[in-house]
Amino acid sequence: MVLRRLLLVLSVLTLLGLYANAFWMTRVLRVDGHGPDQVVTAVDDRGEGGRSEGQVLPDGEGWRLRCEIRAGYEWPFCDMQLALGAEGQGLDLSAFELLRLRVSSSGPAGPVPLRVFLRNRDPAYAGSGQVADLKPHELVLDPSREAQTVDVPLTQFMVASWWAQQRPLPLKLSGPQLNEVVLLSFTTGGGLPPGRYEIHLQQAELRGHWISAASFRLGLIGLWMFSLLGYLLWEGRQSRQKLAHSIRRKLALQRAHIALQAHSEDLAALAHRDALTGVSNRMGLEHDLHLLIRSQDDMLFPLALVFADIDRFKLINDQHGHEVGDEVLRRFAATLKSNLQREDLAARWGGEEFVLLMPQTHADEAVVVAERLRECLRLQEWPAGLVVTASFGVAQCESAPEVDASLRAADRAMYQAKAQGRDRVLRAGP
Ligand SMILES: Nc1nc2c(ncn2[C@@H]2O[C@H](COP(=O)(O)OP(=O)(O)OP(=O)(O)O)[C@@H](O)[C@H]2O)c(=O)[nH]1
Repeated sequence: MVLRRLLLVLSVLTLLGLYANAFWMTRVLRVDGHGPDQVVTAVDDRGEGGRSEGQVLPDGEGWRLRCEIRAGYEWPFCDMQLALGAEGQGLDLSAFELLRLRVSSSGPAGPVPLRVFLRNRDPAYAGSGQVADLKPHELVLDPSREAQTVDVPLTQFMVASWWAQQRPLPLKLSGPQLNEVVLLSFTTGGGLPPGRYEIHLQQAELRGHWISAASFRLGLIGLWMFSLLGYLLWEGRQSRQKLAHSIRRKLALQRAHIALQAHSEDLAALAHRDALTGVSNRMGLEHDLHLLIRSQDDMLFPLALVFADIDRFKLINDQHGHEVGDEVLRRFAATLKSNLQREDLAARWGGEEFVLLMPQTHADEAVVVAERLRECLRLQEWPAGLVVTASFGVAQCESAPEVDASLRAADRAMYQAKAQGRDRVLRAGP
């Protein structure tokens, strides 16, 4: 998305830039004799011993050279010279690309071709200050063959060969040189028949771009490269941030998951625990038994199962209240727990009835444990000075499938103990 927008913006900028550089970002310098320090003069062949006469007069926006060509000099001529800088200071034309001219000519037989000169100064050849020593760059313009306004590329100006022949120069100075142009001049062609001639200059201006097309294109390429590089860096940073964010998120989720798991384990543990006595409840017992049965681990067997039921508990409740009854239940459970081995399990089956699981214990051994418990219960202190006894039923389980039947057998044995007078331990028959 961002890349698409960037490409769009760059494309629009590029098109706008190219258009602006071509049509708006142009520099224009008038060289028609009206600029500051620009002087227009007429020169004729009288200085060469001829008799032609030229005169320059302002004409509206421009200048008009009136020239009377007369026989006398071998190549009679008149010349309209425009000085481009103050006191012979030249202009550097490297920032310009073309010379825009609106110029016309006339002679006795109609328009005549003109010779246009740009004269450059360089101490290497024009130290004397003489106009004749300035390097002339020349082209011939026939106004009758051109549009009213003509754009002359500066590259079309060539060093005049007659001048180069008279002043041989080292190769590096012999080519076109427009770094200090002192004069722009319009000259009648040589070898004209006598008569009245005119050159009418209406417009002369140098035109160029603020930034050359090549530099501008280079700048655009730079802009594209810079922007794309910037985008790549930005995108790399974004990806790193996204990655760091997703890692942080993943860690946070992991932490939350662990916390939830711990919480749900706590809840599960609470659900399996009897709130009053702190030992497993029936659900916890069934869960543990299920695990035992599922594991089918022979190492657990023989498994001794003991049902323990407080005698005449209803009477305790009735005579001393439920709070005392609860306290009796708590102490009863605590006694069971403290008399069991670590791998044994005590659970509240319901009401005042408890179950003991003793892995790897033979029923005979479980009977001994139950007897010890029974003794403990009778001797220990109870609230309200009570004497609390319990009846026990013991059964043995040899394998996982027998667990339910063994539980029932232990329960039955416990009821038999009750029936036989309570406060006793009875083992279920094999
Ligand atoms: N305080 C208290 N009493 C409970 C709780 N659970 C069950 N009981 C009571 O325990 C009593 C059990 O009475 P019974 O089932 O008649 O048995 P019992 O009185 O112990 O008589 P035998 O078992 O025949 O010796 C009932 O009165 C229940 O209300 C408990 O959590 N707290």
